Amino acid sequence: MFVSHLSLHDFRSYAALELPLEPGVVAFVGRNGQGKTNLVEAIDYLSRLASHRVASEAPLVRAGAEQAVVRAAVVKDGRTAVLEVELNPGRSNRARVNRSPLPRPREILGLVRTVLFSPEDLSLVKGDPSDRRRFLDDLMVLRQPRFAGVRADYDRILRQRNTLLKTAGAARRGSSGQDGALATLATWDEHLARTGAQLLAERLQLVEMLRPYVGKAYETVARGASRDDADLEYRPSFALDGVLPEPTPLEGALLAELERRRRDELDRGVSLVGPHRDELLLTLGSAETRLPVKGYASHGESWSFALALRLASYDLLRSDGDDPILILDDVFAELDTARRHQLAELVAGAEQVLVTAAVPADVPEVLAGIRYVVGDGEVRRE
Ligand SMILES: Nc1ncnc2c1ncn2[C@@H]1O[C@H](COP(=O)(O)OP(=O)(O)OP(=O)(O)O)[C@@H](O)[C@H]1O
Repeated sequence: MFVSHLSLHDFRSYAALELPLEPGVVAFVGRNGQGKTNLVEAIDYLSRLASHRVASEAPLVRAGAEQAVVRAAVVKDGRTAVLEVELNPGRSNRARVNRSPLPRPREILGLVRTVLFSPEDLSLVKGDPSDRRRFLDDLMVLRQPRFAGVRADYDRILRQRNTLLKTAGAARRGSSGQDGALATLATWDEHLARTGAQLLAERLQLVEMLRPYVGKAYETVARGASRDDADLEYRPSFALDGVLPEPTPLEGALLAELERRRRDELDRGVSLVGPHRDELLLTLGSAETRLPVKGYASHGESWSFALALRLASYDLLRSDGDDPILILDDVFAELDTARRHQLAELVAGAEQVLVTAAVPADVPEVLAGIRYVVGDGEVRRE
């Protein structure tokens, strides 16, 4: 798939932009702070309804404006669809496909797929467990958009259950109104277990599917590595002890664990069991000396692992029969020459590759394609 046209209105630094695009490699070059990343961030936003740089949406709207609009014509198997999202910070966003409004913005997910590499990816390896959970969940939704609903439901259930745990915990300590709160808690336990089990089953399966691709990708990007060096393991918030990795048995296991940890949860006023507490453990080394990447790996190894995770996502999506748009945002400046060329060779065959770079020489030869110069609020074809 590829984007054949991008329109921005009050998105980041762009008051109004109309940009025709072509398949193949498209590079955006220009000095720092000119709006190169803003362009690719807009396309990636349509793929995930989230930004790789900020958690909230307010910064995506041009300072002084009330709303931003991102519109893109996306060509897949010769057919074009026009996707549009209106961002209204503090209010509901709206989405349209071919000018028809969608009941919910998240129904746009899956219509354009991107895999984005950026300097922020280092946080996949060095950051909090929540960064790695988000990586898995984003990929899960890209592959199966219905999980956007499961994920949103889980977050809502978790918030409500945490509020209830606080109230019930306080009531327990004051021993007033405890029975009612505990009865309501049982209902939320069921919601959390049912929705959490769906997420958990899917993440477990996803990690198994990703594993061979990560090993292979790491071997390619890290000089001298073998495909067994990089590994990943899903670590749930409690021992699964042979429970079948399917929604129904996992739901039972989650419910039993919630029961077991009830007192603890009431004391602390937070949910301690469920996929929001899980970790994706990344390791490097041979069987004898396998070490976690976080806290142990060198800067170069960490970078290679982060690249391997993105490349593995790309390979997995391709094995699903998809051809996602690849976005390489400022990554070449971070890599040494050998790694730069290796990455460029790997991605050069994608249907569309969007590259941003401050220094034109950072873009490897094999990615010599169409070039735009970004500066002074304009995007000009070279
Ligand atoms: N909401 C916003 N309203 C107005 N301007 C914004 C907004 N958000 C970001 N900008 C401006 O956009 C510019 C940053 O653009 P962008 O991140 O795309 O730069 P870049 O060309 O990729 O730079 P670099 O090469 O340093 O990565 C900054 O000058 C910033 O002030």
